[in-house]
Amino acid sequence: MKIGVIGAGAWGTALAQVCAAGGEEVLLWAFEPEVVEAVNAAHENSLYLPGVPLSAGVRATGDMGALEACDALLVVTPAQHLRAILANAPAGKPLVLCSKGIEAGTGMLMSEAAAQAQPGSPICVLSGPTFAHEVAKGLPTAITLACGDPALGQKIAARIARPGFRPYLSDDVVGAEIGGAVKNVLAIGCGVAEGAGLGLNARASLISRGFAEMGRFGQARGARAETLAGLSGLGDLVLTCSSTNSRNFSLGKGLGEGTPARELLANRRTVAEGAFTAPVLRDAARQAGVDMPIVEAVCALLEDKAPTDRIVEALLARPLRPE
Ligand SMILES: NC(=O)C1=CN([C@@H]2O[C@H](COP(=O)(O)OP(=O)(O)OC[C@H]3O[C@@H](n4cnc5c(N)ncnc54)[C@H](O)[C@@H]3O)[C@@H](O)[C@H]2O)C=CC1
Ligand SMILES: O=C(CO)COP(=O)(O)O
Repeated sequence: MKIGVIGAGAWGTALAQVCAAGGEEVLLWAFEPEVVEAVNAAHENSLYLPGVPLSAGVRATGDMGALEACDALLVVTPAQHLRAILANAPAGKPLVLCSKGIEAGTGMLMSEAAAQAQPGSPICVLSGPTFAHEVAKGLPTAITLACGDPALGQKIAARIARPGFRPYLSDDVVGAEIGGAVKNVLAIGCGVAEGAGLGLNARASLISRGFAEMGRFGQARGARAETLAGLSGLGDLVLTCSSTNSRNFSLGKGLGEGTPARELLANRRTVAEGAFTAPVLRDAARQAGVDMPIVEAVCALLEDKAPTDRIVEALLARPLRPE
């Protein structure tokens, strides 16, 4: 099975490296011509994954048409660009969606946007606790591969698995997506707690009460509770909420230290998906009648509605309730 990867940021490049680890050829589509040049000439993505020598089998292209030669496509664009980029991809290929987010304007999950952009393509979702740099170095990683078609899921799992990269199969596509999208917003909240010096008790409370919010939203959208408790939900939540290696956590840390969101978000090259997903998630939750106070608080911080201490006070002053 020849793999193509759409999107050559840190994660797309790391996944291309995984898929080429057995000496196979992998075609990596990049948005920026300088990334195509760097990968092909120097075997390094110096823009997005510097310091990782890439296998000779990883070849970059800026030509979507070249992906016609592939049997399956990993889609690793920023969530808000997925629809537009996929619309130009070859039709009818199995798509493995690796982006984490909810689409602005439509409130759609990536699988829903992809199904509209490429109506004839079977869809899987690959999501879990996976910092790109660690995966690219071959450090042990487990991940959820969700697919409605078990035979296709097994074929793709067999193709991408490595001794240090272990996919677990699921048929809950929506559940796998919701975990990855919601945890990014909660990670911003945990970063705020770090930046504002609120302590580790606060972080643990945000993780577990945030997980309850993820569960309520997931239930409203048809996710299974055990998927949310697995790698793509709780696993990724714990990872992203506990390290400045996370772009979302770092963004929150900056907010907690008092830097306004617009300053933190201006001119950044890498993507902090939670900043885009937060308002979309808040609106979708309100529409579905799902209570998500931590997500609301993160939105208020991103929108510079009030100083951090006032927003934290308001979160703590909510009426007492059963757990
Ligand atoms: N980096 C990581 O460790 C992981 C990232 N992800 C997800 O993968 C997705 C991609 O993230 P990364 O690879 O980390 O990206 P990145 O932050 O390393 O790079 C930014 C990406 O945005 C693309 N881009 C910039 N402007 C664009 C435009 N106007 N149109 C289309 N594309 C544009 C760049 O080409 C590049 O691929 C995100 O949804 C992220 O949540 C998932 C798991 C791990
Ligand atoms: O999704 C990730 C790890 O699983 C990466 O997290 P960040 O996008 O916050 O860096």
